[in-house]
Amino acid sequence: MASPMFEKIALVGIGLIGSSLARVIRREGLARHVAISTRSAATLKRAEELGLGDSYTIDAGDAVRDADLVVVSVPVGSSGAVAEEIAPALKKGAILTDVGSTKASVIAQMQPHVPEGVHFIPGHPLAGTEKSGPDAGFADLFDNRWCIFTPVPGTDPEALERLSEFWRRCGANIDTMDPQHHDMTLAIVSHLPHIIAYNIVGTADDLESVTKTEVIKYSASGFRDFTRLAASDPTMWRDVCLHNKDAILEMLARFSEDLAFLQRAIRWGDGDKLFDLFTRTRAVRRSIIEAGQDIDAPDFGRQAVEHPAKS
Ligand SMILES: NC(=O)C1=CN([C@@H]2O[C@H](COP(=O)(O)OP(=O)(O)OC[C@H]3O[C@@H](n4cnc5c(N)ncnc54)[C@H](O)[C@@H]3O)[C@@H](O)[C@H]2O)C=CC1
Ligand SMILES: O=C(O)C(=O)Cc1ccc(O)cc1
Repeated sequence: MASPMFEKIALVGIGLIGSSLARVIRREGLARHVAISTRSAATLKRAEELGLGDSYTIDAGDAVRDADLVVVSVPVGSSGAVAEEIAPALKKGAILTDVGSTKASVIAQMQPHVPEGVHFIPGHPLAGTEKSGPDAGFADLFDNRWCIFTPVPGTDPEALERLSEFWRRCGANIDTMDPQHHDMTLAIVSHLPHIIAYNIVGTADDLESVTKTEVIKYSASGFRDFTRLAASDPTMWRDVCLHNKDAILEMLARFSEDLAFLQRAIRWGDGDKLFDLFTRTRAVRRSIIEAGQDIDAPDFGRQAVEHPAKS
């Protein structure tokens, strides 16, 4: 085995993201010791049964003691409490990072607890699925996906490069941006799609004229795609909504305006408007595929999806 990048990595939270990291760290030999901690005893036991790490503890402080890299992978609403809990045990010189889907709020929650001499570098791998828990993770989740860092002022460039190299070895490509820009961008490309999915599936579930049996029996693939997103973890997505409130409300306002435009075109039989919009949006999909950000990605539930380049 090539020499590991870190002597000890501590993973706090061992769900989809934490356990995917554990698996890729093991596969790539990135640490001599992986310490795992999570809040629930049942999840910790499962992580141990799966052999995800080298040591297991409910006490997050114990896990992070002596660790050179600490990755916090918990719902964003819990990041402040976790930072407070682990702060006294963090080693000087350690890198502390997270994987949360929102960044400004995570920084506001965690940074006040970060001790002098610890390198806090907020991060977000843009890779995931609708599944959660330690069984759901897999080692190639991050392959060819983006990991975005939103560094705080005064970040040590060497620590940033070390963390970047870690994520590259996990398979990811690196980008850096400021937290507000991250939150606005993710609001439209990730948070709104989930909210829209939760909403449409909720609407279908509330219908009286169409029975639940019909919704299940006749669900076309369009609706089925929404149900995949709408099956995502309720705790995680509640926290994302509460912790990226402003950006999500801004994007929802724009979305509602555009929906009203669409509604009006349908009401008045304005086929040209509909055709123009649908032509424009089709081009967006083509650009995504041409940019190589395509649908063979793990995010898409590993289902076979039509792929122009292969058909
Ligand atoms: N699921 C996804 O597709 C993606 C999720 N993320 C972010 O990654 C983070 C983790 O998400 P998942 O791994 O999907 O969630 P998950 O639900 O699969 O796992 C969460 C883990 O955190 C633990 N946990 C919860 N509260 C805790 C606390 N107070 N102290 C210690 N452990 C605690 C749980 O026991 C569990 O091990 C979230 O912040 C989410 O926004 C980022 C990219 C993709
Ligand atoms: O399952 C999907 O389609 C996703 O979009 C996964 C995902 C969820 C949250 C993130 O912050 C990043 C990726």
